[in-house]
Amino acid sequence: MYEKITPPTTGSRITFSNGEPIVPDNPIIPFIRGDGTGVDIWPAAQRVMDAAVQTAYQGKRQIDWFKVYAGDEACEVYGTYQYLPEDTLQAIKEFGVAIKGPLTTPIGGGIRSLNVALRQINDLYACVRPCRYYPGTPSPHKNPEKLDVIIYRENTEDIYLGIEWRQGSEIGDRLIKILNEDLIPATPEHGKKQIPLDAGIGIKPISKTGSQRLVRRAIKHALRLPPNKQMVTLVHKGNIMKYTEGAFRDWGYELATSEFRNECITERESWILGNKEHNPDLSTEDNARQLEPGYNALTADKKAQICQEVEAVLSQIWETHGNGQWKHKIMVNDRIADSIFQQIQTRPDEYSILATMNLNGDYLSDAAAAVVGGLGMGPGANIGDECAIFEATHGTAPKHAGLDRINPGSVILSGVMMLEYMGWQEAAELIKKGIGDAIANREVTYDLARLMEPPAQPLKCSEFADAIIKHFSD
Ligand SMILES: NC(=O)C1=CN([C@@H]2O[C@H](COP(=O)(O)OP(=O)(O)OC[C@H]3O[C@@H](n4cnc5c(N)ncnc54)[C@H](OP(=O)(O)O)[C@@H]3O)[C@@H](O)[C@H]2O)C=CC1
Ligand SMILES: O=C(O)CCC(=O)C(=O)O
Ligand SMILES: [Mg+2]
Repeated sequence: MYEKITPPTTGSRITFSNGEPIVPDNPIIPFIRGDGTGVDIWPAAQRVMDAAVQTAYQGKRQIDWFKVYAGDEACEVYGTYQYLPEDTLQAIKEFGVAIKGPLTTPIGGGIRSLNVALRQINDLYACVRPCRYYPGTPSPHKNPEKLDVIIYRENTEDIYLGIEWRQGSEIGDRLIKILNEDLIPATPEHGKKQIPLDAGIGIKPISKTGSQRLVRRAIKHALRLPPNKQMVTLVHKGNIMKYTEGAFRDWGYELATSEFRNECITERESWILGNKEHNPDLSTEDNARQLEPGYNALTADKKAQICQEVEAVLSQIWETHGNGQWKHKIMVNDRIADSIFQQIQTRPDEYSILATMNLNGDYLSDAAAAVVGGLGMGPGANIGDECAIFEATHGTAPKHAGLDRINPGSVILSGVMMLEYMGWQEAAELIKKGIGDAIANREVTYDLARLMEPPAQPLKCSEFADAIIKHFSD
């Protein structure tokens, strides 16, 4: 029973089987309008989705929208401080698939993020953010079309979990004391390090389970891509944070080479096999020398370790992956996080799926969206095994709120992801065509108009939606 909302009287629930949605022809889909520019974006996006479904299925399929509340709007309906009412959580749980506009999070104090809460409460562990280029979109880059990546961002852990203590708080100070006086001295590798007494403290948990279920989804997605895009890059800062970010990388490789052994090859394995293919008489040690830059300067133990790695790869997977067979497998590699920010700009076509931890993925998805046209073109999905919530990469952009000028493209493209997730490919294709044609025709909102050469006359948010719909059928 809901307190203040009533589900549509027509339509039915999306259910799940083995993590996949089973979608009726008239699903009930809860939506959250969103704060700030949500007032502009959501009506435009809903109109485009409804028009696409109507055009594609001529009434045989339709979405029965169910308005639910979060953020400022929820406080208006449910009362002060009721940012995320129980009704909303219940509706999302009951109907399984939802879509939302952006919600405000105050900086430095106040409520924790409602966006993050929705992901955590529903265990939506994979944040999927594709960044691909629509021809004609202005971009600060010379060849933005070369970037076609999908960010798979772990969505429930990392410092995003929000467990932290304010500087000077009683527990924060206690924690620093225990760390400085007990735990750090008891860990020889930390030497004489000490935490400053006036520090705030945040906790960064990265679990094996959380990392591997994310990488599992990323690899399954890679299996569905064309052969030249079958790659998964594990993004991490494991050189500095060895037991969190480094462990993410190691657990990712472990999963790839155990659960997907027949489908995957790691980059190092490909080098070992490639060296041997190039020179069948190559000794183990020479292979190790080619594999590891600076091999000759290593300790005997380290050299032995690398030789063992070479031998293990050749003995375990030569038959299934050698003689070039590895070229038809999913390539799993890893890149250090700071480096990947320049790689997506300098060598964008070398990447496909980027599997990241929570914070790195947050940063990287805004940066990658900028390459292909900015935050107005950055869709996203938060996916779990029994629930999915679709939302744009961007936030509430408050200075543009209520002016009918912001770009609704990201929420519309999030709608495309939702339609694809539901298997309603025909409607999704119509919207993609509509957006592509509108951009090619220079019918765009201010953000894209100002970057075009020469600058285009900007459309309003609502007019951009009209233009997309118009192009369904021309
Ligand atoms: N999932 C969510 O709901 C998210 C919520 N947030 C929250 O949103 C609030 C505002 O965050 P802020 O840092 O300003 O980031 P925003 O993403 O909201 O906006 C930053 C800038 O990005 C550009 N931008 C954003 N959305 C669009 C769009 N639809 N079309 C075109 N350009 C766009 C605008 O640039 P310009 O003015 O130069 O054109 C805007 O000023 C914060 O409370 C934050 O916590 C942030 C991210 C995600
Ligand atoms: O929840 C927020 O306010 C910000 C979240 C965010 O930036 C993101 O998930 O990309
Ligand atoms: Mg973000």
